[in-house]
Amino acid sequence: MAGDGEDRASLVNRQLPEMTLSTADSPLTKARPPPENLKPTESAQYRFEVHGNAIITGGAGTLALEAATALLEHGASGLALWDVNPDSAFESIKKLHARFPDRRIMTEAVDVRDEAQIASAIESAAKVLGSVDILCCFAGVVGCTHAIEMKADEWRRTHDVNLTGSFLCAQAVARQMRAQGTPGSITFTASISAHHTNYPQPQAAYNSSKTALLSLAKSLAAEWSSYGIRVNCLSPGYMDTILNDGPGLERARDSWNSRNPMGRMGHPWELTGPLITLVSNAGRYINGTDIIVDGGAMVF
Ligand SMILES: NC(=O)c1ccc[n+]([C@@H]2O[C@H](COP(=O)([O-])OP(=O)(O)OC[C@H]3O[C@@H](n4cnc5c(N)ncnc54)[C@H](O)[C@@H]3O)[C@@H](O)[C@H]2O)c1
Ligand SMILES: OC[C@@H](O)C(O)[C@H](O)CO
Repeated sequence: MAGDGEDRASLVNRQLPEMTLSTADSPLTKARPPPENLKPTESAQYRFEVHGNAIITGGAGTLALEAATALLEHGASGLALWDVNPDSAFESIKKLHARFPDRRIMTEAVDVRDEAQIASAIESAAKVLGSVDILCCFAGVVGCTHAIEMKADEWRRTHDVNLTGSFLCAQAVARQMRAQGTPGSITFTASISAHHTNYPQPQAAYNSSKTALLSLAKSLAAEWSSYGIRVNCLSPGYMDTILNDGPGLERARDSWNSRNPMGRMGHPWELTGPLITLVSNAGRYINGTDIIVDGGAMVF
């Protein structure tokens, strides 16, 4: 608080130099040309090509496996699929190995809430794959408990997995990218629930965890662009996945479809175009933002 007649402007001026001088590589200091390995060549401008290796959290989930396939189809050299329960996707991962025999695809049991597990999995990903260039955070949990009844445990678990888990993985990957000295891309999976309140199901914990991811992506983009790391979000609408297929959700599905101008849920595959745009050379100037992929579900 400005005291003794000191006005707000002089207080800010007094504090700013300390803040900006604290990081030698502050993104605010000067305009920077793109790193050498990001400069487009004549033959590779705006190609939807994926370079390097990706870590996918929640890698045994429906949207994550669709993303894994798309990343490999677009050229990713290797993948590390992290999930608290990787065995649940054993058959799908076997199919990926068979379809892409020339790529390295590894799975690891990683709980995104556990820093020690993340650190050890990063180390093995860097060793086995050679580098870590892309992170896609899909690990997430949802509950439909009325807020007035919700136990603190459910609130904490939702935020721990969806928000803190995404942060911990992003931080570990950013440290690895900084050590490598190579550019990279990080994508969080938010949701239309980050932008509006779902109807008819109550999802206060989920919705608030996803809204926080939008803010986190902006903050990290501001801090990590100086290392060549872009951070963005994807916000899917209702996708036709197990998450939205539980008992009691039939009426909810009808309601979601009736409120969607396209009259249907999204196919998991329909999220991959925007994801590839974000992580490939085509998206090299997309940073600190969110792409909503919902068939227009929020226009009404
Ligand atoms: N399906 C949709 O309509 C939809 C819409 C918007 C956003 N999303 C988001 O997309 C992401 C993926 O959704 P999905 O439909 O594929 O769900 P899913 O349940 O198939 O996948 C989520 C995966 O996360 C894993 N997971 C849960 N807790 C974990 C933890 N602590 N550590 C590591 N892994 C953990 C689960 O084992 C599961 O494999 C989620 O973050 C979800 O909130 C989904
Ligand atoms: O808002 C779309 C989704 O995030 C949805 O809330 C989720 O699939 C749980 O029903």
